[in-house]
Amino acid sequence: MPISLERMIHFVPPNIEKMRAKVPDLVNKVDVVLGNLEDAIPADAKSDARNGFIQLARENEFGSTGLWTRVNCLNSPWFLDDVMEIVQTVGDKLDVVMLPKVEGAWDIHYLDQLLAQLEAKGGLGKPILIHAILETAEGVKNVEQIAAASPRMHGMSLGPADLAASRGMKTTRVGGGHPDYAVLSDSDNSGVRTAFQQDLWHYTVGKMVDACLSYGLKPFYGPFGDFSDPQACESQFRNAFLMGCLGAWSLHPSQIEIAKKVFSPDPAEVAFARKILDAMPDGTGAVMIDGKMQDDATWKQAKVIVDLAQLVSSKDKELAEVYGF
Ligand SMILES: CC(C)(COP(=O)(O)OP(=O)(O)OC[C@H]1O[C@@H](n2cnc3c(N)ncnc32)[C@H](O)[C@@H]1OP(=O)(O)O)[C@@H](O)C(=O)NCCC(=O)NCCSC(=O)C[C@H](O)C(=O)O
Ligand SMILES: [Mg+2]
Repeated sequence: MPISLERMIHFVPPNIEKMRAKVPDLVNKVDVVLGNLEDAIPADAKSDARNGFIQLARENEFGSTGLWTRVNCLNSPWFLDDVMEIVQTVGDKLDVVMLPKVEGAWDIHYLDQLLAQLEAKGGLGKPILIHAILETAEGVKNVEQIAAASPRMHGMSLGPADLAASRGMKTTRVGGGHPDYAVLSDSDNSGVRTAFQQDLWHYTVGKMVDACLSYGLKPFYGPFGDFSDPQACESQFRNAFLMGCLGAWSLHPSQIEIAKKVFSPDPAEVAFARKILDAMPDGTGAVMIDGKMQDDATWKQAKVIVDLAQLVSSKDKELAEVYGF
């Protein structure tokens, strides 16, 4: 698995010329550029989107920025042409195929074999990876088998909008919380009761993170559709980050900085984590730092944070200075 920084997977609708023209600038701002061919692309613009993606892949150099595409789902009339045409034309530049509405290991097996055939036919030396979207009830039920389905598995993203529909949830949102999903405090003497809003996605994100980490894959939160509420977007992204996710989708330029802020570790946390590593050079024993006990397990947590800060620093020179690397 290549070690790459993927704090935000930035969605571009490649059928729109004006959006394609933004790619050279995006390459320097985001960690992953994704050409979206699936939902949000009108049915009569599917081949324009596919051709637009091939064009933007050909016309740009991506350097350390990832180039992904989200193809149409397996049971659509567009999937086969999406994969065949893209791999045969720009397969050498493509890092990851994001596959929507994955229901079980069989979906991954099919794409895995198709990619293998096309890679062999085209003489491609670098394997194209697969990223599954977890967005159906059946997919969530089968998440472990999906994670284990192929050595090409890069990771998974939560698709809260399709998952809500698949589960029959009574919402009309793309990710985020709902004011009615709350726990009511007990009544006190004055009769005042407070509703504490809960995270609708906690269970699924936890299940996805465990499945991914068990098989060496990367977990991601997906989209947050309310562009007018950057605070709620940041909060949803942060919950996912704290639970183990490495990034989220950005659908609008305003979400790029939010993802960058959230998925780059906090400088104060990095400084504290470095103190732990310095205090326990071989990672064993127990020491006290600022009144808090540290041992082998906190050393490992600290290592996760410092390793991530180092990875961020390799791309982001400003943050490298802040972290002191
Ligand atoms: C939703 C949008 C169509 C909104 O675009 P627009 O109306 O142009 O918004 P703004 O006027 O606010 O845009 C300001 C400028 O920014 C540019 N812009 C907008 N979006 C992007 C983008 N994604 N990348 C690059 N540049 C962008 C505009 O062109 C404006 O530029 P300028 O005129 O020069 O000032 C649009 O944001 C969009 O299409 N976003 C992607 C939507 C998408 O991909 N949706 C699908 C993913 S979510 C999903 O599928 C659900 C999931 O699967 C699940 O089940 O949960
Ligand atoms: Mg979806």
